[in-house]
Amino acid sequence: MEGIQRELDNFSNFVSQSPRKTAAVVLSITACTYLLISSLTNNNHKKKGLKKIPSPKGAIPYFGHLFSIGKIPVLQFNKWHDELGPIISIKMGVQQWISVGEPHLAYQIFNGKNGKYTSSRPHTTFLSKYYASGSKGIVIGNPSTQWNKTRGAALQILGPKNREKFERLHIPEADALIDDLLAETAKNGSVNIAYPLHFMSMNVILSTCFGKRAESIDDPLFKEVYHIMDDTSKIMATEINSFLPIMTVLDILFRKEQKMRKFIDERRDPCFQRLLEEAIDNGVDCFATSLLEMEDVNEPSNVLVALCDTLLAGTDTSAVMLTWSLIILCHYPLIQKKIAAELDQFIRTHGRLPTFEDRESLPYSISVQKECMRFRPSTAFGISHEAEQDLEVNGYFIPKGATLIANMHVIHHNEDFYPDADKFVPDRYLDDLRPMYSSANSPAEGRDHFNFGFGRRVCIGTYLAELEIFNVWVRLFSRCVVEPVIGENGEPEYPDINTIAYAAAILPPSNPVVRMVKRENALI
Ligand code: HEM
Repeated sequence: MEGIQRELDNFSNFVSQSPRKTAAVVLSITACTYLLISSLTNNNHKKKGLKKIPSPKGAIPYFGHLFSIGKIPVLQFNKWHDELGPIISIKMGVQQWISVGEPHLAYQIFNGKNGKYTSSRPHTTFLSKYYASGSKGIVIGNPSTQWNKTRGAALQILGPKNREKFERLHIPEADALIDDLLAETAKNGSVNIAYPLHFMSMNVILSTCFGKRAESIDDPLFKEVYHIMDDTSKIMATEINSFLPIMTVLDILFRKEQKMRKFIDERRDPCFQRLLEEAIDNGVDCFATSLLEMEDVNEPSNVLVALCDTLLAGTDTSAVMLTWSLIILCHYPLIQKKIAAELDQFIRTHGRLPTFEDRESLPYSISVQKECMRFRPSTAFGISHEAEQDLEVNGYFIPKGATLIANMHVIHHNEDFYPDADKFVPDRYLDDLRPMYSSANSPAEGRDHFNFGFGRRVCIGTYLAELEIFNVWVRLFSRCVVEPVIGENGEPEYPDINTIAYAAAILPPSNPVVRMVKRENALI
């Protein structure tokens, strides 16, 4: 989203410097055409006798609300929800975005009979044409036979039947992470947990996908994959021509599409191709080789995109989620004590640390984990869906082509669904200890939280994420305490749990610096 602001600045520069008149003429023609089309289509809801979705004031012709959304749009969207209610319509240039901030309404839109028409992804040049080369893989592809089979295969491979295999990979990563956090604190007096968590999470996904791990952040494997993922996100963020088609002029001028193709052909594909071949040559039993064994899925370019999807969707999400959890708990030493006591009780009884299978013996830990995810969701809007046809939902008119987003903060702070929603309530989920992956596929009332999205597109990595989070949690709180940094004046400086670092699909906290300290009475 910061990319949008940057591109808007570029656009203003272009209009004011170069062929000023040409730009002005193109802009006027585009604006007139747009006004004509929107005046013809804007009243569709009236014809159908439905309510118009409330929209904030201040939309400018053609640009819509783009100049009002600010540097961190999710914050402005949240304010608009406060003013206008659980469903709002935002004009992102020529696109209509419908932001949903209430769980039942989100279900009516994304699940059930409407879900059939709201499970596509919006088209963008980079993601649809280059990244997914049409409709390959899982995240960007639209429902089709191959997509269904690929998604089904991924769910099967990444599901509970492979728990032991995944735990064998996750546990050493969790232990290495904790050693690292302790060592960094001992060396520097504090640690920014975002980087080690990102590194651990990337290793979890690399080992799941290819049976490979990076030794350190200086490992060329880590650097290469990190930069490919980072550049993918950057290119995605600057695709403003889908909001303002006039920007295509700039894209042509700056040969943006050629750069996109070059990035995929010369960097992304060779890297993933190589990792795939190494996994095959070494006979590794991993997600990549399992996908290649699946009929109708195993076309190499489809597998390659699915692997890239997994890295893109599965690394930052889990890392950021854990980052928020640890900084939240830094504020609550007594809750940490209760978590540690529960873990110690298990260790005393069983003479070992719990595995995911033992999760029901840890009701308090599970409840706190879920509450952390509810309190500070790690994505702003999940991943956008698109309405494939005009829809009527709860008396509202949703036009074909609208981009549909779930506002995670507003949904998770809905007072009717979550009483005392603005408070951190560690016991909130004591009556709902079901694994998150089974809750994610329940009706709205039965869901613990909505971080994993909705309907046919619900996250396929829910089980893997939950396993990763669980194993880090168990190991960390049985060995350590998360404490605030001690400032120069000797006072504790608690990490800020109210500020987002920057605007992107994922919302990391601004400065997650804490001290990771060994528990004096630890049993392991
Ligand atoms: C706490 C961690 C995670 C969170 C919060 C999260 C969240 C999400 C969300 C919100 C969506 C979009 C759902 C929708 O469109 O309605 C999604 C999709 C997806 N996630 Fe996750 N995710 C997490 C971890 C993972 C992991 C570990 C993986 C990889 C194994 C993964 C792979 C995917 C894929 C491939 C999709 C696309 C599904 C589709 O388009 O059909 N995610 N995730």
